[in-house]
Parts: sequence; structure tokens; C-alpha cells
Amino acid sequence: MSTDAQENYRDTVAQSLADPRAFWGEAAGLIDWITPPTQVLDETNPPFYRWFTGGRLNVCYNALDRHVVHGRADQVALIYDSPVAGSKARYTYAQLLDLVARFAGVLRDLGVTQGDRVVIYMPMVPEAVIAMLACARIGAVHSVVFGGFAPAELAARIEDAAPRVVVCASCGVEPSRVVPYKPMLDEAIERSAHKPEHCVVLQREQLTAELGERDLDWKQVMHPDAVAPAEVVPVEATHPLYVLYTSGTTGKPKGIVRDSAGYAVALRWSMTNLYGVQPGETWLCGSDVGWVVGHSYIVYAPLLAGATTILFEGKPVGTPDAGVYWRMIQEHGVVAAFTAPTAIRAIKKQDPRGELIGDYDLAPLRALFLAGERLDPDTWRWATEHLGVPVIDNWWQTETGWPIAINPLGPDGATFEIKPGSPTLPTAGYDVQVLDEKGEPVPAGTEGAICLRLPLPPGTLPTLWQDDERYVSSYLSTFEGYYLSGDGGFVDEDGYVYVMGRTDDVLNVAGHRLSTGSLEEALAGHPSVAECAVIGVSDALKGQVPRALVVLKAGIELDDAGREQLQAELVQRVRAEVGAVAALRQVDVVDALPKTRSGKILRKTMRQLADGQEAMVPSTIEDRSVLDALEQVLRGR
Ligand SMILES: CCC(=O)SCCNC(=O)CCNC(=O)[C@H](O)C(C)(C)COP(=O)(O)OP(=O)(O)OC[C@H]1O[C@@H](n2cnc3c(N)ncnc32)[C@H](O)[C@@H]1OP(=O)(O)O
Repeated sequence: MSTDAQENYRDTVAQSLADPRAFWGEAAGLIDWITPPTQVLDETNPPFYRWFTGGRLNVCYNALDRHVVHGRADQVALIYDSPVAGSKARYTYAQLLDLVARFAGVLRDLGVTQGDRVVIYMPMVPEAVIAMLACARIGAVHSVVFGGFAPAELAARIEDAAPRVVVCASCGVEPSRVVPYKPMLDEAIERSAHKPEHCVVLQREQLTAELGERDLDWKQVMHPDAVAPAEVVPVEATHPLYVLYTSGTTGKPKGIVRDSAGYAVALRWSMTNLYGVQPGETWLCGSDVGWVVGHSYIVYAPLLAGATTILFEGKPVGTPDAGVYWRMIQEHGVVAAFTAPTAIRAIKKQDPRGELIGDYDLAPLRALFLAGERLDPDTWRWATEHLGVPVIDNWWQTETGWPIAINPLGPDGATFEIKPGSPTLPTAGYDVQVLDEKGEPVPAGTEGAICLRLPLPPGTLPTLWQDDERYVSSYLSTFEGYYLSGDGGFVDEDGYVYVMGRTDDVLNVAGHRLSTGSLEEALAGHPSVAECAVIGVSDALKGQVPRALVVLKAGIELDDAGREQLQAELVQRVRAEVGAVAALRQVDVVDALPKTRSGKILRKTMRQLADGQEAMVPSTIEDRSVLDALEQVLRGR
């Protein structure tokens, strides 16, 4: 660990905060512009800050065409590795560009123009990446919906985004079953008030879908005789590249807007300066294109950097075993990998001594990055001990699009000492402050609400899709001049950030962000349920799993068999309404829920009891005996 590198990085971050215009103005040179920006940071309409105004560019051009023009045409851009489909494929930059330009032509011929939305509901297949980049090419706004979401969640997103076209696959392939996607899309469109004009369906051999009137077959429309490639459409720097829905505390998802230029600049900068990956190198990000990590670090950042990215359709274990990541690292010559702590916990459970690691040559690997949930010290220690490379935590959110805090990887490894449990230091552009309830900064080591002083750096959300008001009320209204992250934690004397968990009721199940509100809505729709609460409790594998408590309607009496039947129905209901990914397994029928006098359910207190922690009971509790009666239920799992 060189002290020069540490000083340089601290200087970089200090400069990015002291003079963001100079800092990001210089970083803007990392991408190609059609028209350079006239202003680096536009602060004329706070709290709505805009980056690189006046500039015009195309993100697809920067991710593909530029590399073809500059000598990377024959370099592999994308490796598809699917143990579940038994399939592998490699696409050079030239081949990927050809497919993307053709699919952009398909969308154009279907009437999609700049600013139109296109929903993409696909598993981890190359066509998902092709569809995303094709949208970017013609200035359409993509909105990718994770395949593990059920029709109701998909419907909510279709209704909000109002897409002209939906792109979907006939099915996904999970280790234990083939998941029919097309019927779920049909049901979602049925439920949604907005109806897309067309659906382009990729027929997969594992299960083909029946096509209806509005449906088109991907292979047919992509035939070179059927479509002419589309040219790049220049867009404004602030033009939305995509909308990605994320869970808030209520059932209605938030449409995180991502601008074009700020995102391209920040991601390109991060790939080399934070993750230490150079053009031409191979990178593995084991996430899903339905999540922000997939958007940023499977698709956009590695391609913007001219690297080779791997699209992995499989699981860290069981496809076929806990050595699949190590196999890919060896086979594809991966220099840095990125996944969620849950994935490492799953691997550790199956291969506690890390024996499968020894079966592969991991010599090219320089680091493993982990994010998506808190990296517990045990998991960090296991991975560090068995991999022999720096294991680097990084903290960020769907909203920010790229790391808020990380230990940057330099040529000599991690730049700073790793302190287990901390994602290390704030990144360039992020002014991290921990505030107390009154909005005052707390001393080092004291827990509070982790906030970011405005303006946020490029690449972060400029607003919510068609909902400026919700953007302000959700993130900016608690403490004036700050973005409220929703995560709580502290900063130590060395400036290291520690993120301890959500301060609101958002769940994080195996790195998947889910809303308690949408699970509760699903449960509350059952005819026997009067009211309910969902809490996230600690889980050794998934970090957190949901647990539901339901109160029955007056007059409903159930014996043991009746309760079991109801519990099974409620689990099934959440699966059908939210999706299998919610992983609700435990439902308890209780007499009442603990509340404050103003009617707020005490989810945090219940969560503390369920996790065996000391429960903080607010003085405003309405009836203490309700909580006492629940204590045994919650403590005994
Ligand atoms: C890097 C930071 C991030 O991006 S975090 C977001 C992504 N997170 C990860 O990639 C974490 C890695 N985690 C995993 O691979 C799994 O959660 C592990 C730990 C292996 C556990 O596997 P499993 O028990 O099957 O849980 P799961 O969460 O994968 O799935 C739960 C149920 O949902 C289903 N599901 C999941 N994905 C999809 C999908 N794309 N399309 C359709 N269904 C999906 C799974 O099949 C599973 O269903 P079931 O309950 O087994 O019937």
C-alpha cells in the first residue's frame, strides 16, 4: 500500500469536492462528444442539478462504435456463459455493434423514436444487452424489469413507464425449472391500463411462447433482409438513458432516471480509477441486468471502457457447483470480479474449505469486489483467505448508479488498508455526512443517517420518472441541502464509512431490494387478513429474509390445519403478486400488531426482537401488552 497512492486518491476526492466543474470537466474527456458541453454543472434550478448541459452525445456510440473505429473491432466485447442453458457465445465489438444497430432498426421500424420508452423483461441472455444498447442508439429510454418479478410488479412498471414496445424472452432458465416469461408479460399487460403497441419475443428452445397479434418474433425481425441497421441518434447530455424501478417503502416502485452524459462519464471514470480495469481486459460481474449493478457493471461501464464483459446466466452454486465463478475466471482470463456477499456466503456454505478454488488457476485475478448488501466480516475473511487477492467492499445504491464508497484498486492492490465491515472511503464527488435527527453532523464513530451533500456527482439520479415531487419528498426534504440515503451508519476517525443497514422499511433479500409495502399489499388482499406487517429478519445466507405477521378479520377462527392452509396461501400469494425472488417463507398469525398512538406499526422494534437484539420501544407505543404478547412469537423462529 503506497502512501503516495493514498495521498493521490485523497487529493483526487478533495479536488472533486472543492472544484467539481474542473474535476468532471476533465473526466468528460474520457468519452466522445458530438457537441461538447457548454456547462459542466448547471445549478440554476436547485435541488435539480444537471451535468454537462449543452453537450450532445450517444451512449451506444461510446460503448460500441467508438471502439470499432479505434481498433477494437475484433476484440471480444461480450462473453455469454450459461451453464443453465448449456450455452456459451462470444461477440466481438464489431459483431455486437452489428446486432445492436439492427435491433435499433427494428425498434425504429416499430415507430420507436427518441424519448419513447421500451420495457425489457428478459433473463440473462445477450439479447437483453442488445436491446438495452439498441434503445440507447436511437435515444429511446429503456426500462429493464428483473425476471424474478411477478406480473403485478411488471404491470406497475409498464403502467408507469408507458412503453411503446416491450422486449421479452419466451422463458428464463432457473436451475430447478424453466420459468415462462411470456405468459407473465401477457398477464401484466392485461392488468396494466397502458398497452404497448408491440412485443418482440425472443423464442428460447427450452420453452417457446405462443405469439399473439401484437407479438413479433425476435429472429424474424432481426433477419438481415428484414431490417436495415439504425444510425446513432445524438441526444442531449441530460436525455434519459434509462428508467430503472426500485423499491421504496410503499408498494409503488420509484422510477430512477439516469441521464446520458453524467452516467457515461462517471462509469468510464470508475472502471479504471476505482475497479482498476483497463481497456482490453476481461471483467466478470455476477449480477443480473434487472438490477442496477447489472446495468452499470455488466453492460455500460465495461463496454464504455473497451473491456470484455461476461454475461453469466447461472447461480454461484448448483450450476453445476460452487466452483463456477472460479471456472469462469480461469476460462475467460478475468482480472477482476464483482458479485454480492450472498453469492460468496452460498459458495462458502457448499465449499467451506474453498477446495474448489484450488481446482482452477486464478492467477490473472487481481481483486474481488462485493456489493449489494452489507459485507459481513466473516464472509470477507473467508474470501480473503481462500482467494489470496484483495476482497473489496463497495457501497452504493440504485439511485447513485456507481460507488459512493470503495477502496480503489491500484496497480499494487487495494489503495488503503481494508477494515472489515467498511467499504472504506467516499468516492470522488460524494460528500458523505452522517447526521443526527436534527440534521447536525455527528462526531466520528457515532451512528446516524448517512446523507450526501448536494449536488450529487454525475451519474446519480437527477429525479424520479415523471415525479419531481416524489424525488424531493423521498430524498431531499428531510435535511435541506442533503440527499438522504436511507442507510444508517457512521464514519470513523480515519474517514472510513460503515453502513449498518436501512433506516426505513426497505428489504434487502440476497442483494435484491424489495419493498415491505408490496409484500404487505399482496398479503392484505387475502380475504381473511385484516392487517399485516412484513419485517426483514437476519438470515445467514441471504442477509435478510422477509417475515410476515398477519391479523385475521374479526370472527375468523382457525384450527392448526386451517392456519397452515392460510400460511401456505399467503406464501403463494406473495410469490404470485411480487415474485419468487421475495422468498417469503414464514407467516405468523397473531392477535394484534404493535403500534404507536398515531397508528404507525412498530416494524423496527419487531425486527429487533426477531433478530435477538435489544428492542427499542418508543414511548409513544399504544399498548405495550401487544408487543409483550408477540415477543415469544418473534424470538422463537
Ligand atoms: C452485485 C450486487 C448485486 O447486483 S445484488 C443483486 C443480485 N444478487 C445476486 O446476484 C446475489 C447472488 N445470489 C444468488 O445467486 C442467490 O440468491 C443464491 C444465494 C444462490 C440463492 O439462490 P435462490 O435460493 O435460488 O435464491 P434467488 O434469490 O436466486 O431466487 C429466489 C427465487 O426466485 C427465482 N428467481 C430468481 N431469479 C429469477 C429470474 N431472473 N427469473 C425468474 N425467477 C427467478 C428463483 O428461481 C427462486 O425461485 P424458487 O423459490 O426456488 O422457486
